[in-house]
Amino acid sequence: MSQTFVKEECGANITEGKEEIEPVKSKDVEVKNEDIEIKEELIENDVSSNIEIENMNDVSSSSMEDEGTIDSNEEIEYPYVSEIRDALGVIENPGTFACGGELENARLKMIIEGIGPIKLPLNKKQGKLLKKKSTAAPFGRGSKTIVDKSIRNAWQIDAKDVTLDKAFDKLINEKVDELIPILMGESCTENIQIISELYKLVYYQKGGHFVKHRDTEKAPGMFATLVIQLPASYKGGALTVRHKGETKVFDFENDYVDYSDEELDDESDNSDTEDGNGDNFFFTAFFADCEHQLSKVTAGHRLVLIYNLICKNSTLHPNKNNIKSINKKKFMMTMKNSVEEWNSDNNGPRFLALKLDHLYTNANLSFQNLKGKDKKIANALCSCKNVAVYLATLTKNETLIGHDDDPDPWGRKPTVMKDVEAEIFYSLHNWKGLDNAEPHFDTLELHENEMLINEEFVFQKYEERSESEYEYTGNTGCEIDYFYNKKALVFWPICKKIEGLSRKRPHEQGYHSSHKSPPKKSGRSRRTFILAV
Ligand SMILES: O=C(O)CCC(=O)C(=O)O
Ligand SMILES: [Fe+2]
Repeated sequence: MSQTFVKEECGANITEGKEEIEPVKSKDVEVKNEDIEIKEELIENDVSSNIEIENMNDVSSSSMEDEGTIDSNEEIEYPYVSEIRDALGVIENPGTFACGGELENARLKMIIEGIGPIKLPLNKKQGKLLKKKSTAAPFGRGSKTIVDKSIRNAWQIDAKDVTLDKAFDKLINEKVDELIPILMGESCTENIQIISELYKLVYYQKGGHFVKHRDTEKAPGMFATLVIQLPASYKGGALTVRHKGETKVFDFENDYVDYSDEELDDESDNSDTEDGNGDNFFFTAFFADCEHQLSKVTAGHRLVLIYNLICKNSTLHPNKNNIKSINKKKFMMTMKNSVEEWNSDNNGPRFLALKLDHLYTNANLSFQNLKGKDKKIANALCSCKNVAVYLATLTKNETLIGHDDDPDPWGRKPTVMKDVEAEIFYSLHNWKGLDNAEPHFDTLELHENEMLINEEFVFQKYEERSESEYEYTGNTGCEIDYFYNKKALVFWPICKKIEGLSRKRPHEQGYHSSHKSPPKKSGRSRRTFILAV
């Protein structure tokens, strides 16, 4: 029997080979604004939308050195804010972001369209047939779908061409039922209905790998990926999954018995004999937004079925009575009193925002789709009658302010920005309510005293910003609605009237920013971008 080896380590940082993408440094940013990969433009320009930027070397900003500090003003700590922070702080992650092990008692009869039945453990001859039938597996970069073996070296067959026997399907369904409470935490799975959908059969030969990436959500409600490793003999090929500085390695090197790897590529060798090893099935399940990578298969071959795990229960609400792991009475009392105090304080924060642990796409952001600790905290907040709770997209914005020596009032020639300064600020938009409605709240700037846990808001350093633009996604590029980005739980005393946070008709929407604009001088250009966060 093969040994299951699951290694957990904290804070490991795996960077190898080609995956180390050279980030575009600020000084490398080309002068043409089209050359900067920017998701969206937010605010108007003073002079012209046609601006070139010069002297990015000269960019100077306090926020470059210290991203976490938005304002140099001394922070005032309101007692009720620290009480709320402490009350929510004891809530623990009820589940885990990834789990794996041997899939016991598994047997599989698999038929591939155009090949026929596949004998397991996979032998060399059938490996070759699989490769012939498959196509090179692509990956996504932003909205583009690309094939590049240095990023992903694998072969894939579409689910429609793969038939699995009924008993195996049943075994997978049972395994999924077992895995969900492990991933989500027991207390978060009430009324939840998860289905698994076979997505691809993926075949790796020697050299096969996939650099770090996140899996795209390929269907509404998709939240996790399940990898079922089929019996085949190989070396290397460990799957590493990361979340919030924690790393788990699933290394299921399957009883590899050394045989010449050249044999796999040797066209004349068509032996149909069992390799006599790699008898076991293994599984790994992880939240799709977690960064993961497959290290190189160094010998033999690896064969996996990839499933999408999809939450089908669209009526699920955070269970308001579901605060089992915390002292409910104490929590409710603290929240009641602190929120009352907050409500009667006209100078305190308008609302409090808590950055979510997981990343979510705009398409799938809802209370129902929250994962792990995010769901647990939402449950707790929703159990408090005196708070309004919403979800929102959290965006890091950058305003570039520079001199425009020779403004062209007609906007015919590109404006050249000189002596550019950058300012960073954060905003909340794309609001989602508990009833899954999308209230037409304004885009609001998030002030430092409104971030419940300040350090959580430290985003990547300015210099590293462009690295996120190179993030890869599994299989295909996706539409902007399916890009992962940072989200926040935002709450406030239910009776508090907050400018910008009342239900409105879409045309009444606006942008509320107290972001300090420099005095308008002639020749002063100002441009705000939403950075990829
Ligand atoms: O082969 C594996 O174990 C996982 C591959 C993967 O991450 C993917 O196909 O998106
Ligand atoms: Fe993946």
